[in-house]
Amino acid sequence: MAYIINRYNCMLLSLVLTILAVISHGYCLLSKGLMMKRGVNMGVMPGALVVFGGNSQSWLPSLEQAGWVCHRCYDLRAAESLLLDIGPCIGVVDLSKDDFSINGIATLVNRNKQVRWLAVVREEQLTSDAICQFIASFCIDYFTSPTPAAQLQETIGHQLGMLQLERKVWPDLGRFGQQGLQGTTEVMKRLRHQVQRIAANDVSVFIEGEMGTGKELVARAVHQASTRANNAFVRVSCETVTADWFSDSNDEQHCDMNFSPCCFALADKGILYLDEISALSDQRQQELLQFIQDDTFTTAAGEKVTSDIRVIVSTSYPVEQLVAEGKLRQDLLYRLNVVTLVVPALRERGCDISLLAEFLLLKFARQYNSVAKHFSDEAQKMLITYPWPGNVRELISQVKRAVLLAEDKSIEADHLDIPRLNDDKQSLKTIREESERGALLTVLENNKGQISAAARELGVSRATMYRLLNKHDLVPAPRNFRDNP
Ligand SMILES: Nc1ncnc2c1ncn2[C@@H]1O[C@H](COP(=O)(O)OP(=O)(O)OP(=O)(O)O)[C@@H](O)[C@H]1O
Repeated sequence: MAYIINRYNCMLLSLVLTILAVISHGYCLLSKGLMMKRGVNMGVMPGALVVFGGNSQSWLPSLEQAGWVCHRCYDLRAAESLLLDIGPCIGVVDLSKDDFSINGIATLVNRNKQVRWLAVVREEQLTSDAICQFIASFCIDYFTSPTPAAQLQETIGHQLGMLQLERKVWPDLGRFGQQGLQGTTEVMKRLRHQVQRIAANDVSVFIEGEMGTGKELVARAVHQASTRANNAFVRVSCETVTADWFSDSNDEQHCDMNFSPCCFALADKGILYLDEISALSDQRQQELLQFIQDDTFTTAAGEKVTSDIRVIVSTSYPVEQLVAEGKLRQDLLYRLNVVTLVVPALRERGCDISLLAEFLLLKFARQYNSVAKHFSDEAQKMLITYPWPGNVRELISQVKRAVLLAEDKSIEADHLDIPRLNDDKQSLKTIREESERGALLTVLENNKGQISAAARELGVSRATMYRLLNKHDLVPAPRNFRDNP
């Protein structure tokens, strides 16, 4: 009898288990179907989530249990660096406890477009225009508190799928692009890492480095690895900026136009790279500050230009010196240098000098059909010991010249037009100064004293050229019209 009952129980149990399995399989299929329909990749693993504001959210533990790595943040200043570290992720802004000013959080959210933002609000907050505007402008969805955990989890899951799609469309988002920033030394590795970290965050970038070190290359690498990669990169030499912010910008998409529109309009949705910020007049600096604050520029004719731009600026001079000399407004500096990247001088890059020289040698040998293949030991030594005042740009000219002069596979010391360090007592500074002065005299002579043409040949801006000429006391005397009728 007991056996029959046990057998009966077992059959009953297995029947119940079978029914449960069928139901749960059906449910899985159903929910999988629903998820697939809504675009969720079921293979997606939970990712990183940052929660701003609020407290004791009931939904947080269940997300953590589901494997989400949740970060909490109450300080907007700390938020910036936290988001830099995490990269593309989901951000939940909990406004229900009124922890932040809406302007403060909007600035953070607007700067971090690599994050997919969700808002949590109290029902009655939806009567506030500012809150509605914030949600409509920056968030992909919102919830009213108390927020149902399951619904939030599903939405967040969808957004993670979207992040993965974005990776496909912008594979370099947050990653260093193939912009040719060569170098294997620690300083270059660090620079590439910094570019990678900051690219996806929509913040202003301040790039410092001597002339010819690769500041523009770095700015282009940031552009390529950012969400703005498919939009314009507009390079503007600050000394050419007019009162209406027209410029001889070299933006490829617009260079065939007969006129150059205001560069704020040109760079809309893209990046505006302002080369040598200290060449901007105080008035232009004030206007730039105004533009950065409200994304709007008023032309001299009173026309308003509104634009969504990420600004990157560069300088070849130490920033403190520029501020002390009144060439850079302190208030503008505060707005601009959210992130500062320092591009090291070539002489600080050790073995990268040889690496770059060999890379350039192969490049130019192919380009000019030359047999040159390597540097002799003496030429190598000269390359390594020379202080390279013109940095990578000067190295490029030297290697190009040597490749053209070389008659066989080896590039000899004589093919390089750089001073030999036969006098060990001569200081590096003197050698640099002498070679800089020599280069200036040569280009001036080549260009019959025409400063613009000489600047072009050297590959520097006119402002830089004038500064160098002043430094070496080579500025031509002003023309006297009476002497020269
Ligand atoms: N790490 C690098 N690897 C390869 N090429 C480089 C590197 N750095 C710079 N270059 C090359 O050196 C040249 C000068 O670089 P770039 O114009 O970016 O310098 P810059 O600092 O912006 O100059 P300037 O101060 O005159 O504005 C360019 O041809 C650039 O491609």
